[in-house]
Amino acid sequence: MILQADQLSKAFGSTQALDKLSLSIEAGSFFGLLGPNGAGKSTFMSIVSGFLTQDSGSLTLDNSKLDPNNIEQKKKIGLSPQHIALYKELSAETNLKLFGKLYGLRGKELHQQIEYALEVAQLTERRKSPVKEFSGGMKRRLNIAAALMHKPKILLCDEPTVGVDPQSRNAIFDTLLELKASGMTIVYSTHYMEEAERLCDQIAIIDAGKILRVGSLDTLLQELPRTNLIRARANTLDTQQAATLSTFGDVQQTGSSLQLQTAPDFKLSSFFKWTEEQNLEATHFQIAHPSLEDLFLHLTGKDLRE
Ligand SMILES: Nc1ncnc2c1ncn2[C@@H]1O[C@H](COP(=O)(O)OP(=O)(O)OP(=O)(O)O)[C@@H](O)[C@H]1O
Repeated sequence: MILQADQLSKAFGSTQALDKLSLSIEAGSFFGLLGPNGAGKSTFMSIVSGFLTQDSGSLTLDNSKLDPNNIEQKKKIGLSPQHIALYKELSAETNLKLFGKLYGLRGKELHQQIEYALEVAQLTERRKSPVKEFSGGMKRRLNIAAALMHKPKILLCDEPTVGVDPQSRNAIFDTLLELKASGMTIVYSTHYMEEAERLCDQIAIIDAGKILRVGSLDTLLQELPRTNLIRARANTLDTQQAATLSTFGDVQQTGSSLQLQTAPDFKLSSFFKWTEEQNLEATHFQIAHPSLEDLFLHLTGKDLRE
């Protein structure tokens, strides 16, 4: 394990931001922290990177206790914070130079890392432009690249796609996946389940400062009851057909749409045999598989995006 948190707690006044949070992150993994706003994701990342101190609990980095004053340990961690931390009046290149110098890079190494970071951010052509002229996506890419200047082993990425257009979002995903392929450990916080599903090897579901579950997508989803959700247009079914549909599970009608939560003994083959016999077009039926959103609802009784 490259990073372990043991019973980490942090309160801000009466708000318990982290509540005895424990987790283990494997070296080289793409680890997702999935939770709603206020779950404690940023607080966790700020403590790991030494910007905040926990009230209790400990962190272990590469088998040594993490000490915020230990410079060698600090160099292993890069944080791309949720709020863009760049100097708007300065160019991309100068921003990177400043970040590099903060981490003690000088001379040839500093210049090599600037070239590398500009390439990662896909901003080599715009190196001389001030950050204030950049789009949201360009700023976000530079915010990530700045965190890479000192060649960290772990990159903490705090909600890097908020306020980013779809094209830049895909560019960020590609960059992070390339970094992971090169051996870097990525810790990625998000409240978008699609991002966690698409990117992460391991996902920790976090709410109110506690880790509710950790596992791969498949393992997590196994916890949900094995039912299918089938949606149909109500106006394509007559009364008799709607009644037969209810033999396959629980039917709920809202306006012109029907939702069928299938029974435990439900067989997809019998269902489609019936739809064929009835001349019902399969395109009018939509099968939804359980998602992390459903799991979050199952665990907390609330929506991930509330
Ligand atoms: N500096 C602070 N002062 C007071 N309360 C804080 C501070 N930082 C965080 N909190 C509170 O701690 C809780 C956890 O916040 P945190 O920012 O870690 O959550 P998050 O999961 O990152 O969500 P978000 O995406 O909204 O930042 C929230 O209730 C938040 O209001």
